[in-house]
Amino acid sequence: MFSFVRLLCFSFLQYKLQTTLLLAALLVELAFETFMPLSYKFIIDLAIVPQQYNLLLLILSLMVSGALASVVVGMYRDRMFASLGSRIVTNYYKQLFEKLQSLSTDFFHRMGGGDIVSRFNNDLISIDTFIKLIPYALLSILGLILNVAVLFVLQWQLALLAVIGLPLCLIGPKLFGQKAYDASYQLKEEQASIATTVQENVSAQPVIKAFGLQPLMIGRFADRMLQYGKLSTRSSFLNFLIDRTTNLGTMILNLMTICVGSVLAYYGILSIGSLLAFSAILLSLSYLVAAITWLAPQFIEATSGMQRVRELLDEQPSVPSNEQADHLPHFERDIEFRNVTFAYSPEQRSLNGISLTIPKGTFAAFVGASGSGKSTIINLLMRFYDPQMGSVRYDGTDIRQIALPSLRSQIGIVFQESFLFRSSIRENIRLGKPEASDEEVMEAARLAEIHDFIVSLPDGYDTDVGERGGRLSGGQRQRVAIARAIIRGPAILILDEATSALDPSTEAAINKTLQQITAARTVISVTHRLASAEHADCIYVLNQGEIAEQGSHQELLKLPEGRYKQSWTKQTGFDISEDGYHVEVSSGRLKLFPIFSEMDESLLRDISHFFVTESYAKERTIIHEGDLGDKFYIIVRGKVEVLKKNSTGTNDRLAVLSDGDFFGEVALLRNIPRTATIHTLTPVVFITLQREFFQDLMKRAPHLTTFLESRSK
Ligand SMILES: Nc1ncnc2c1ncn2[C@@H]1O[C@H](COP(=O)(O)OP(=O)(O)OP(=O)(O)O)[C@@H](O)[C@H]1O
Repeated sequence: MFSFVRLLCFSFLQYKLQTTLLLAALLVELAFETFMPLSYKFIIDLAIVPQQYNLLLLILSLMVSGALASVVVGMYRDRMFASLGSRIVTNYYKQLFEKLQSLSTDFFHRMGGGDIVSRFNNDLISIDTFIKLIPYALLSILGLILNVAVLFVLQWQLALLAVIGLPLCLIGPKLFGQKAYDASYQLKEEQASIATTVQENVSAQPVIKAFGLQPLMIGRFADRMLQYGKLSTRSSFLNFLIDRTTNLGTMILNLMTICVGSVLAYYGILSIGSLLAFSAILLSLSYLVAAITWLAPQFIEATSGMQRVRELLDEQPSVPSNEQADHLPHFERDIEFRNVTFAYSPEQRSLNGISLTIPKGTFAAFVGASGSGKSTIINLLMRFYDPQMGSVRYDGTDIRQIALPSLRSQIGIVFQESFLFRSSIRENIRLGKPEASDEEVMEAARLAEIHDFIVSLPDGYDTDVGERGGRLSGGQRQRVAIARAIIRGPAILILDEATSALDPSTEAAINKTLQQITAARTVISVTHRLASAEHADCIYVLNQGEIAEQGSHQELLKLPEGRYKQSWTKQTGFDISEDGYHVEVSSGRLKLFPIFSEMDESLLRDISHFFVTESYAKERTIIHEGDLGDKFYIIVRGKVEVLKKNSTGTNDRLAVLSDGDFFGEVALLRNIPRTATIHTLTPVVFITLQREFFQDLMKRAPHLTTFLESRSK
């Protein structure tokens, strides 16, 4: 609590002149408010009892002028404080936002989005609310001190009694203050966590709907609300208790002093004017104490809010920006990973002793199974993270030694899901180079082959892209993202699964655009689709964080039993029509699937005719665990996750399957429930084979049916 007060003082002292004027204005108001109850003594004892009419007039006119002065000064103080208070609060908002921009990627993985937002929404707002109440808090505390001093001047014995009784009013805050603070902090933590849950729930709506998880989610939220209700009740009740016990103390104090004061007045020890003034001051004291107890919960909330704001402000980026360091000169030679080892968490290494060199002007591609470390390579190239061992070097310089902005300014990146901000197409492209002219924006759009589409829109480049670019198709969003990357004129272009989430025809079109753009640039591409890496100068095949193979497409195909060769074989052999809605599979390719491996050429050719092409958007559930299965699936392109329900009723991810993988072969043989759920992660094209067709064809080879039956058991 003291640190909150110290921080507030520090914030106000940044504006010394305004703070001094503010305090002066408060003193004027305070002087008048203290004089008002005291005036009874002068009016009665000095003017009314001795019949001094002129003095009475003087006191009354002094009171009226004092009131006028106090009102004028009060209004001036209100105006000044409104501006000062809002400046201090906006400073906190700015500091917090700037801090967020400086923090590294791991922080955002660690801290939920809802928690961060709630530090702006709840915590800063409680600080803002309290700051607006500071003048009242100061008037109340200083008024309390001044009034007690005046009581001593009036009648010290009675004042002593009042002061001895005053701690009665403080029993409540003393007993319950810390508990109320703790409860308020816990409540805020819970509010933040609820905000995270709601945010996650909104983003996960497609999954929730697809899996019918609404009742589960509602049930869980109800449990959370039960917990929230308990915390909220405890926090409110503790604050009420502070209020209630303080009022009780004030009442007892008033009663005591009125009783004793009346007896003193009866015996002539205290004048009538002093008794009246004493009572009036005590009354005003009780108002002040009530005001302080009303302010206490707001203070407690703001203190715990400030604690959470400070936690965020004290966060240190794990990847310091190092802006004072030397700037990276224009990229000239090569990028090198020198014996790089990296882990997101101590339990598991994501990259292990990687060493490689990518010369300027070449196209390097990283391929490998899901989880092999492809995206981690990009995270280190962009310096989103620093390696635990080894170094990433541009032109021989360790990128930890150079100013981070000078590194990123030389890189353009296109992500798998490119985030567009809710503004115009022009502004979204211009984010790549904020100082770019309209001409440059159009030139980038032309290169990304989206200019013609943009100008065909009624609002052209001023068209609002909608939330997260939702008013554009996936392909259009990706082209805007490409324009945003190339407007920077980047020395290095990074493509992170840039076309994987698109349907086949859009993917093919964008790949063509990319080929034109990337000619004569240094391009680093991460992809699970080998066809996108075929033209790379060097392909790095990653396996469990290590480079398993490297070389050109042709060189890698020559490696007997090589991983690349196997993956290439897995992903090829499908003939996809231009529009992506029809796929043909060769008998040779079918033979590579275990279930078809024993079949002869003519049977396979016939089977291949019964395959049907099915396309699904991303975030769709294709198969529900427990449903009866009657189809065999081959993934021609795209990614799915295989999920299995655990004991708590939620799904665990067992695997991610992609191009060339298959599932459900047992459904060709028997009518049994599916053992897992299949959910698409990107748009997916499958070819599927129905059991009834398969079994019809198998009548031609009954010996194989027996063989397959025995193998599937
Ligand atoms: N933020 C993170 N925190 C902890 N572990 C992570 C994080 N990101 C990735 N990993 C782990 O690091 C390993 C490599 O992940 P990475 O994302 O680089 O793989 P990938 O080859 O790009 O996979 P995919 O093709 O599925 O994107 C995986 O085991 C993954 O679980």
